[in-house]
Amino acid sequence: MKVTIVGAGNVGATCADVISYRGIASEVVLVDIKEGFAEGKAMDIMQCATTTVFNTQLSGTTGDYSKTAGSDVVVITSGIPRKPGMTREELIGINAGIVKSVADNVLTHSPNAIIVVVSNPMDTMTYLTLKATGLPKHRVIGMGGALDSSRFKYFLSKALDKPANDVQGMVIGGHGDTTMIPLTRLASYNGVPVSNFLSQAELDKVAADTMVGGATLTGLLGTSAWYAPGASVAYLVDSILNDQKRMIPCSVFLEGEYGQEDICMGVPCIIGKNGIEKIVDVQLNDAEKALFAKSADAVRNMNADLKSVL
Ligand SMILES: NC(=O)C1=CN([C@@H]2O[C@H](COP(=O)(O)OP(=O)(O)OC[C@H]3O[C@@H](n4cnc5c(N)ncnc54)[C@H](O)[C@@H]3O)[C@@H](O)[C@H]2O)C=CC1
Ligand SMILES: O=C([O-])CC(=O)C(=O)O
Repeated sequence: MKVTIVGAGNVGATCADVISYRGIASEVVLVDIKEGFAEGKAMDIMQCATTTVFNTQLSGTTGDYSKTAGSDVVVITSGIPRKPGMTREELIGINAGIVKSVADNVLTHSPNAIIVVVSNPMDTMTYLTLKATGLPKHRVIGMGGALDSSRFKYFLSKALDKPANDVQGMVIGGHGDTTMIPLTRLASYNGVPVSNFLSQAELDKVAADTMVGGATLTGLLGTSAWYAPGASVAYLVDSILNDQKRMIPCSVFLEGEYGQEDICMGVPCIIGKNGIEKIVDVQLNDAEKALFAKSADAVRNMNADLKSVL
C-alpha cells in the first residue's frame, strides 16, 4: 500500500516516520517544494530502518508528483503553521492556495486516492478540498478529532492520575481553540463515567485545557506541535489502509447529520478502506447540541473566506 505525504515539515515527516517504523504502509513518498528537503527527510528516516527495524520504502521528491502515482492515501500537511499568539484561522490566506493546488496535483497522478487533510484551518481546508476536487465525501477526511481526542485523554489521565490507555473520550466539533467540543459527559475510565472520579470544576478544566491544547504547545515550542499530530495522522491512515473500521472523530462533509449541512466538521466516523464508511450518530444532549451549532457557525464564517479560491 502506498501513501503520499505532501509537506515534509514537522508534521509530515513525523507522520512518515511513524508510518514507517510501525509498518503501516509498504511505500511512502514525501513531497515538498523546498529543494532537497523531502529527499533529506526521507533519507534520514530510512537510515533508521536497521535500528528501529522496518521494511517500508520511503523516498522524497521536490515537487515531482509523478513519483506519487498510484497512492492509496494522500496526506496534505503542506502550508504554514501558526506562531505563538496566532489562531489557526489566520493561516487561511496562505494555506488555501497551497492546499488547492496540491489537491489538484495529487489527483492527477492518484485519481483513486483517499485524501487526508491536515493543513489549518483544517475544517475549512477539508471543505475546500472537497469542493475544489468534486470528490465524493467518503474520500476527503479532515484530521483533527483524533489529535484533539488524544489530548483530551491525556488531560483526563493527568486529572485522574491513571494511565492514558485506560481512558476513553472523544472531541467533536471544529478543530479550533474555541470550536472544539470535548464530550466530558461520555468520557470514561475503563467504562466508568469520569464524573464518578472528577468534580465538575475538574472536568471543566480538562475540557478547557484540551481546547487550547494546540495553542499551549505553540506557546511553548514557538511553532505548532508535531509529534502527536504526526502520530494521529498515522493512526487514521492505519485505519484506512488496514481496513480497521475504528471509530475516529474526523472532519467530514455533513448533509443533515448533527443538524448541519454544507460544512465539514468533526463527528465520529467509522474509518476503513473506503475512507469515511459511516458517520456515527451520537445522541447529544441540549447543551452539547447548542455547542455544536455554535461551533458550526464559526466554521461556516471561516468557509465564507474561501470565495476567492473556490
Ligand atoms: N489538523 C491538525 O490537527 C494539525 C494541523 N497542523 C497544520 O499542518 C500544517 C503543517 O504544519 P508543520 O508541519 O508544523 O509546518 P512546517 O512548516 O514544519 O511544514 C510545512 C511544509 O510544507 C511545505 N510546503 C509549503 N508549500 C508547499 C507546497 N505548495 N507543496 C509542497 N510542500 C509545501 C513547506 O516547505 C514545509 O516544509 C500547518 O498548516 C499546521 O497548522 C499542524 C498540527 C496539527
Ligand atoms: O495548534 C496548531 O496550530 C496546530 C494544530 O492544529 C494542533 O496542534 O492542534
